Amino acid sequence: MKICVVGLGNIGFNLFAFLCQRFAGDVIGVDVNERRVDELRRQGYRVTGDYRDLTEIDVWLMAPSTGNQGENLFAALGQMVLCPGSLISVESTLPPGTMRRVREFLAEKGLTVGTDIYLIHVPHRVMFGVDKTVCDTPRVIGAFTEACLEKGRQFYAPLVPGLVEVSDIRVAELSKVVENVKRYIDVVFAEEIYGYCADQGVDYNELRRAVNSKNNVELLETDWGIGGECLPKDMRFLRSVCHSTLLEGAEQADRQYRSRIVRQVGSGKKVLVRGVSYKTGVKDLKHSRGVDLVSALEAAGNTVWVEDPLFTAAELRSAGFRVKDDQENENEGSVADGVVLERQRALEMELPLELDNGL
Ligand SMILES: NC(=O)C1=CN([C@@H]2O[C@H](COP(=O)(O)OP(=O)(O)OC[C@H]3O[C@@H](n4cnc5c(N)ncnc54)[C@H](O)[C@@H]3O)[C@@H](O)[C@H]2O)C=CC1
Ligand SMILES: CC(=O)N[C@H]1[C@@H](OP(=O)(O)OP(=O)(O)OC[C@H]2O[C@@H](n3ccc(=O)[nH]c3=O)[C@H](O)[C@@H]2O)O[C@H](C(=O)O)[C@@H](O)[C@@H]1O
Repeated sequence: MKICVVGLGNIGFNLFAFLCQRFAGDVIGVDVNERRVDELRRQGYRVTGDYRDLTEIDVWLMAPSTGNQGENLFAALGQMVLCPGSLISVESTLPPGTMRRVREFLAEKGLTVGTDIYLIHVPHRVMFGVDKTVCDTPRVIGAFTEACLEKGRQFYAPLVPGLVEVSDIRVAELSKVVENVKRYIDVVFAEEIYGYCADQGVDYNELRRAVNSKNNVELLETDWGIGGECLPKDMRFLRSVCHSTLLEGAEQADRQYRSRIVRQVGSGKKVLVRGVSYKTGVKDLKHSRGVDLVSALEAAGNTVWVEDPLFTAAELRSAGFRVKDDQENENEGSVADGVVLERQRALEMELPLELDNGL
């Protein structure tokens, strides 16, 4: 069985590496980013940037970044040389309705799903920082026909701890964005209640401890706002098909929470931002609200230093930050007499007197 993983980013590469261990010699990866391909080749992986190298593939596992309307997925599909009888599994997160467009796309190429070619959607739901491999979590699987579902079962059942089969492929699409949007709403709720607590001088952590002592409730922690690759994007995907006052309000509330942090600091301050990765415990600066915060504070006329236990000072410097250790050398005075921002207590910095007016 020849397997090809399409898109070798965060998800695709980890999937590729996982499968290489299971199906040694049978797995190849493709990515349109030449630098990525060169980097992986240098590390000894069997990868290519040229779709023409991919012949007689039995199983295509699609994990490209989706694009706003699935454009990367369709670009990949357009280049793949498809053999009759092969299985295409779309693992990327999709704007609802995309799988129907994929089926139409294949039909335009003369391929009928369920007879000429098998098509399934098995959205990824790995939790980086928690899961050990990309296949630790049960997976939802949806298809247009029973034949497609059966092909999918045969491939995935030995790889994942469980398959949740759904009878309507739209359920598979929606399940992914809904689970992330549910989390988005939970985080926004935390931000709103934390904001209220900060206004009232109530200890939010104590409130969390109290509320979370009921076993079916989880009041989450706050951070610099909702970042990462997925929650904000999946909120946009869902909002593009589901008109909801709640969803609209949630995006607005997160924006307001982030602006409030910047507004509370004001301008002309020395500020230390503690933690810039996109979330606690995961060493990744992409789509980080911590990075956005530093830019916004600087744009407001503050001098900002950062520290993050996940990064060395050199890594932070090369990412363009002033590092806490630099401050003495720069003779800029100490941030100790300025403002210190902690990611989970962003609204409780020690406020300089002139700002302590309940903003
Ligand atoms: N990162 C995460 O925690 C999770 C991501 N996902 C979903 O998985 C998908 C991939 O996400 P990531 O790996 O994080 O993205 P990424 O941005 O790290 O990697 C995507 C890769 O796809 C490549 N690509 C784009 N167009 C291509 C094409 N036409 N052919 C071949 N390669 C192409 C890019 O060059 C890039 O290397 C997205 O739909 C995302 O929403 C799902 C669950 C978790
Ligand atoms: C735990 C969980 O369900 N993760 C899913 C999620 O992963 P991601 O790494 O984006 O996680 P996560 O939701 O923790 O943080 C996002 C932001 O919220 C902020 N956040 C988070 C928790 C909290 O208590 N407070 C908070 O502010 C936090 O600071 C971030 O800024 O999307 C992945 C995806 O589809 O790609 C899914 O596969 C994962 O299963």
